[in-house]
Amino acid sequence: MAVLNRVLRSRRPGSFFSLRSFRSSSFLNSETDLKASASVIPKPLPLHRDVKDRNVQWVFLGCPGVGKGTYASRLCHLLGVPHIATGDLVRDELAASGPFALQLAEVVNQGKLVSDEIIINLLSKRLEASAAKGETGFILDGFPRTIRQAEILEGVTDIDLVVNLKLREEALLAKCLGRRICSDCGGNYNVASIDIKAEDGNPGMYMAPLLPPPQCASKLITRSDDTEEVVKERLRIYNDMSQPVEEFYRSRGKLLEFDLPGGIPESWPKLLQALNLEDPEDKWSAAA
Ligand SMILES: Nc1ncnc2c1ncn2[C@@H]1O[C@H](COP(=O)(O)OP(=O)(O)O)[C@@H](O)[C@H]1O
Repeated sequence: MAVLNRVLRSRRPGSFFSLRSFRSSSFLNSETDLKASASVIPKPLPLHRDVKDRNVQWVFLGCPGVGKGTYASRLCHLLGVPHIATGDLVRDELAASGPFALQLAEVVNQGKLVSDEIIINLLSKRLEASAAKGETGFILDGFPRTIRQAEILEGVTDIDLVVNLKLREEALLAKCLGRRICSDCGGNYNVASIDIKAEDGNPGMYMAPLLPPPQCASKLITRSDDTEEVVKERLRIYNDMSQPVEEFYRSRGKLLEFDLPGGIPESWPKLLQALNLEDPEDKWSAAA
């Protein structure tokens, strides 16, 4: 998938993806980057565009806290494709020491997006590793997050489907603040118990916490960017920079809107139904 990088390196005159249009010394993906978007340069096809030669290539969109990681990883398990979350790729870099990690941490901990250039680099490396293992297909989670990223992706491969997960706004902040990770096994949990009462004709909604097993309970950590101030900034940035990506895919007839009706037990079977899939083990709903 070095092609993604080649797209970024392209310096043809008038090329939208010329590095000159990137503030390449900056780690930050500013709102003004979005306005710089122009036409897409057709590129050679680096991956199996023919759907017969590969597994599914899906994208999960949605606000912070909506549950992209939860549902994308379950679907990946079901479909046998890698779950590629750019947030995880960023966090892997943050876990390393050195000046790059420090500069990245500064951006992430402010709730800002890192530059398209850095994200494309991380994603290219991840897709190359996937290809080396003989994997085809993927579910991308957290990418693309800007129109420019969507155009770059469109330039190199076909996305079959984009699932846009939606959850009532009142629940999003609480879900982010309730997120916990086991520092030992890496398991994801959520201690928030969300109970929105029915009001003014709006139905109520209950989302049970997803509590850790006893062996993880004393090892829970919180993501450094899951503080109230930073989550609010991430939600604002999602509305500004990432919501236009929904329209990008809607206009191409690829967007499946899915309103989460509640927690995992209610939502997982409905999501499978919307995707015309069956879970033969059905252990996820049972376990949730
Ligand atoms: N596609 C992307 N473009 C730019 N920055 C990204 C991208 N994906 C992840 N990041 C960075 O990593 C952080 C964490 O991402 P993620 O785990 O997907 O968060 P969220 O819970 O907000 O969806 C983001 O706030 C951003 O700084």
